[in-house]
Amino acid sequence: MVEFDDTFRQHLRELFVWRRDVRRFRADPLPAGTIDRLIETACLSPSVGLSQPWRFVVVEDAARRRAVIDDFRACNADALNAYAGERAARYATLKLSGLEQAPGHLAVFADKASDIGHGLGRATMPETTEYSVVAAITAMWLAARADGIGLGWVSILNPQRVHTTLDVPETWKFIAYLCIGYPEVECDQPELEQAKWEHRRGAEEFTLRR
Ligand SMILES: Cc1cc2c(cc1C)N(C[C@H](O)[C@H](O)[C@H](O)COP(=O)(O)O)c1[nH]c(=O)[nH]c(=O)c1N2
Repeated sequence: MVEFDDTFRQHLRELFVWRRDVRRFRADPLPAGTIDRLIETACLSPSVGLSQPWRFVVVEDAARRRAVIDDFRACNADALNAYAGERAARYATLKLSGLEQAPGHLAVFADKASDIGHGLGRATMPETTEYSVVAAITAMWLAARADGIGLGWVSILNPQRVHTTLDVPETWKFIAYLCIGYPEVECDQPELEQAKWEHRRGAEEFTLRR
């Protein structure tokens, strides 16, 4: 039996408050085994039917990393073109990935064809496979922060191109591309809030009672 005391709970709350999506990384490399340890922690996450549908690809090859960076550049240019006026000007100032600086690149997929878990919980809601993978990423995000490591989620990518670049099985669905490294700064406020793109709203705004 493990007991968690008030001090732990307070620290855990601080972990939630200080977890950030990080796009600005220091150049220092990650100690050997860091990404593998984060993956191990992620694998403790809940998953539909205990299916553990997460699949991780540690992207080390320079040419593949370059291809992902080029894809981000192209997708980000398209995204900018979809805005107009003041919103476009503001979007253009945002830094939306740390792909160039991050020492660690990790792609995360959901295996839609795995029969681990024997389909339990997925018949009515097949999308729970993807939900399980996102739950694992969240755990990894928090575990990284507890070690002083920053994680940045990049979704401004073309999933099909990522798939081809990383040469993974057809049945794997692309979920996330993560940049991992030591953050340049620590902050308790989202970077998009600092940049006045959007602000964090309180729980009451998202909660209905019936
Ligand atoms: C599914 C998904 C996808 C993305 C993100 C997050 C999630 C959950 N976020 C990070 C996002 O902008 C960030 O979480 C919010 O701005 C809140 O900031 P904190 O995470 O609290 O620092 C993100 N950030 C970014 O700079 N480029 C991106 O492509 C994405 N994509």
